[in-house]
Amino acid sequence: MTPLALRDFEAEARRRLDPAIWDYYAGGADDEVTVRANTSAYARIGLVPRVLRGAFHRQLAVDVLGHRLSMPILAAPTAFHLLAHPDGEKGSARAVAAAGSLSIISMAATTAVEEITAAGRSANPDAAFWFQLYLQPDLAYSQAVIERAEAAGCSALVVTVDSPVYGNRERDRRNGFLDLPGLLVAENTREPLPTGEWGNPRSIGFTGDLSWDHLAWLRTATSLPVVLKGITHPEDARLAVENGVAAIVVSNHGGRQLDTVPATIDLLPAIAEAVDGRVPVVLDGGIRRGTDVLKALAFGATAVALGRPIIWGLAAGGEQGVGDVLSILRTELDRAMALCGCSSVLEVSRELVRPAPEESWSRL
Ligand SMILES: Cc1cc2nc3c(=O)[nH]c(=O)nc-3n(C[C@H](O)[C@H](O)[C@H](O)COP(=O)(O)O)c2cc1C
Ligand SMILES: CC(C)CC(=O)C(=O)O
Repeated sequence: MTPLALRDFEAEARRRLDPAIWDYYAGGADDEVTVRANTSAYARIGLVPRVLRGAFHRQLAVDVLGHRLSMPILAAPTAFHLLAHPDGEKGSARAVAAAGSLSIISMAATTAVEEITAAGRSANPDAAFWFQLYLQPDLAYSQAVIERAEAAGCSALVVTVDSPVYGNRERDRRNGFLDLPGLLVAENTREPLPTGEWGNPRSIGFTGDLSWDHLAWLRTATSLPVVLKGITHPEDARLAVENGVAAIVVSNHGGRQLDTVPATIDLLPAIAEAVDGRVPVVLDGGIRRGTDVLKALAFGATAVALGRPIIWGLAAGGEQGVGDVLSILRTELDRAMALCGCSSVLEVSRELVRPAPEESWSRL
């Protein structure tokens, strides 16, 4: 059966993958309340279209930190693509680049960052990449990883701030899936050698005392723009802007870190208000339909990022599958814009969405 929607890729991925690997990709923390909330929240938000606006041609392109993207849809960083398909990170990077979009490369990728950026650029010489970092307690080692990402051509550093410790993933604990199976390694966590080569991989650590002071250290460690991923509180969004970050990613890590964090789409309006257009706001979590993208833009996101759907595409059909996922979502967004009377993503505004979910904030 030809897949028509992102959920069709999910079903196919589930059929193809080993159940423990499937559980690692699909699962979340504790009772997975947040995993479910991220997607179900979109059903509560209604679209109230405008008509008679003659939106015959639609412009989906957006600018994010100096990159012109063909659509407001990025690839979020996700670990271990070689567990999903032999095309791995190179396949997903090629597909995302060919779609004119941007990949955020996971520090826990199973392919070396240099190979990923080269693969993406073979599909599109203008392709852009950001590198996601879990700051390591050993700052000298973090510095080496950052320099490696810079040399590989990544144009921003995306620091994941929602993970001072690892979330409680009970599916993985039950399945005994606590480490990378087989011969796979997280290629970008190898030890720097005096020869300039990369030695044995280190296991990824988390910085339990992660704080704004580390952001100050990062400024000394890199000249790349710093993006914070994992902002959910409007006060942290405000602090992030005041501390000079280039962009933020509103994310609850796809429900994999702290359970019962509200759906990101419900958190977005207050954060967009706090940021007030000063830096781009990317939202991830639960994006499965073009209408989801439209709702995120309407509530103030500059763009959205996809986590699991990229993995579903990869598992179901390798590079081609990722390309199909992106193309379907793009077509859905374009259709939703036409039906809402929007000629450009810049015209997608708050008047199109009801009810506004601020109510969930008034109880905080
Ligand atoms: C299998 C998997 C691996 C992930 N690996 C990382 C990672 O290495 N670094 C990171 O910052 N976020 C990681 N994330 C979180 C994603 O970047 C993103 O926040 C989340 O998947 C978005 O939700 P969605 O899957 O509903 O689209 C991972 C998510 C999944 C599902
Ligand atoms: C290797 C892990 C730290 C990757 C991750 O962020 C996740 O599984 O959510």
